[in-house]
Amino acid sequence: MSTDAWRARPRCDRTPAWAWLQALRGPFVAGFDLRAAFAADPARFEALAFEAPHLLADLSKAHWNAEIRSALNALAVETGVEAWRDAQLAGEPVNTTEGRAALHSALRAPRDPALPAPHADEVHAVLDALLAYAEAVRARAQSGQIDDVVHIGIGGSDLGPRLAVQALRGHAQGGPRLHFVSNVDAHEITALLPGLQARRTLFIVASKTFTTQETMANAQVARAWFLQNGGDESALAQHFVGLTTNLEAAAAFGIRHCFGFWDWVGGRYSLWSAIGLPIAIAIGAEGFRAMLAGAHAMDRHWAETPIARNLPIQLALLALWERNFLGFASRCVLPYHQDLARLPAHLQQLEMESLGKRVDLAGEPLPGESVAVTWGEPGSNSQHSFFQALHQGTTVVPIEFILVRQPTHTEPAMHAMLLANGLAQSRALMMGKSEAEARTEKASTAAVDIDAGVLARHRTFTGNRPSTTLLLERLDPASFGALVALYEHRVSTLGALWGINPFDQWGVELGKQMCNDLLPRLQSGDTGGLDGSTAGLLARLRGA
Ligand SMILES: O=P(O)(O)OC[C@H]1O[C@](O)(CO)[C@@H](O)[C@@H]1O
Repeated sequence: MSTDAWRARPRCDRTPAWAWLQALRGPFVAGFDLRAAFAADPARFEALAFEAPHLLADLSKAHWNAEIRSALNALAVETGVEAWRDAQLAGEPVNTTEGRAALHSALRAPRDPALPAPHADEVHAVLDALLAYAEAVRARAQSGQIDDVVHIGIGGSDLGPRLAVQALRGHAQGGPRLHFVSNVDAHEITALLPGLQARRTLFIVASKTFTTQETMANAQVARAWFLQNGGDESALAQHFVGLTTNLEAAAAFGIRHCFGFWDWVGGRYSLWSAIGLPIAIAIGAEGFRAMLAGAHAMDRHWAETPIARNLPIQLALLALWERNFLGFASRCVLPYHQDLARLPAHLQQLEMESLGKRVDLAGEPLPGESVAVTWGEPGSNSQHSFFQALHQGTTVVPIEFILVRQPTHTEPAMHAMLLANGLAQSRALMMGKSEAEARTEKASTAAVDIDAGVLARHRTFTGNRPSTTLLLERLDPASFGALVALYEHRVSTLGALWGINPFDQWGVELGKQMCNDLLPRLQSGDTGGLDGSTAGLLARLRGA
């Protein structure tokens, strides 16, 4: 394909492969059963286990087979996902509605004069300065000058760093305490500040645009608190640092020390940029570089692996099949690692802000559903909350288990329990329990006067519920980087398949505009032109 081929790709529903999938769907849905699929094919696991940098993905417990995969792989070819991917990685303006590239991969490319990545000089100049600064902050913490770092940001300027700092806490030593403030609800920042000492605290103000209401409001509160609690204007420069593409606005706020990045870094893809400063403060420069290297390894896997073994592409194809042909409306991500507790929150923005669209690149309505709702919680906690519905509810939810073979703690017996729980759940979802089996079991509610057949039906599991499992050797900076990059490329590939732009977010604008209209009305009480509900609630909120 020519270099412009990414623009002229057919939409998924206008390809022969789509028609092929439509023809396959009916018989597949009527006849497919995971238990039978494994019984019929002893090599199913080997065929559907994918090796990628730092992890293995078991896609064998998903609802698909060799024929469906052939059609899906054809779909990837016919929709030109490789041309899209190559254009993205080369810095073409794939974010068409904003006229921008989406070059987060350039942030993690190593310095290689033989193979220079786009923007390599500016990327590495900022990276070197950022990591030197992070090490200086760590040194100030170790010499007792700084106790706390408060990162103020929201959305992509919060979720990625917050996730990473927690995920990599087993690799953090000797740094200051890190706190995150995001919500415009001041309960968050006002609960934090009284426990800090102004002259021993560093505030990071992270905002790509440096105009975001929540971040600006929190930064103003932090600044006022700093000045009222022993800090003075001259000390501000030492205690406030900005991470932004809008250096002028940061300067106008009074921040003199900034690390910049570029408009081709989308907010939800920005943890690899200067926005990752708290990660570098937590795990040090070496750890941060290892995280970038892990992500880069996944970039190369995405760029170089043929479609049939390319993990981000396979995950995207499976997601499309599950959404558009099997009708699964949500997917549940379950990290069996407490340190990945924030992963579902990060993925909610990454997946739903990127793919929650209803028109394609040409502005035409999509032919079917786009993104599934992403949700989740760490295992094993989640087993004791919503797993009842996953096993016996009427809605089938594909689940993604994330297991980590080696822990960073020293309680091997508990880690074995954790892994056994994760493994047991994916197996139980698939195997289920028949009514006949349930009848043979002794019910724990034996004392209750209930017909044995009725009780057996309550204790029956249909099984055949799909899941995928990502298996990491250990959770360290490199594997974490690879894992997050995998999800980023899954999202981009889905955008390519559906023909939508995964790098803009126009859907967040309307609410912001209406907030700007309603904020002064809360003061004035003016309800002119408002709908009845909003007017009534506004009056109540004013205490009227
Ligand atoms: O970094 P900024 O400019 O403050 O934006 C924060 C977040 O707001 C959004 O624009 C949407 O609300 C996100 O895409 C972004 O990550």
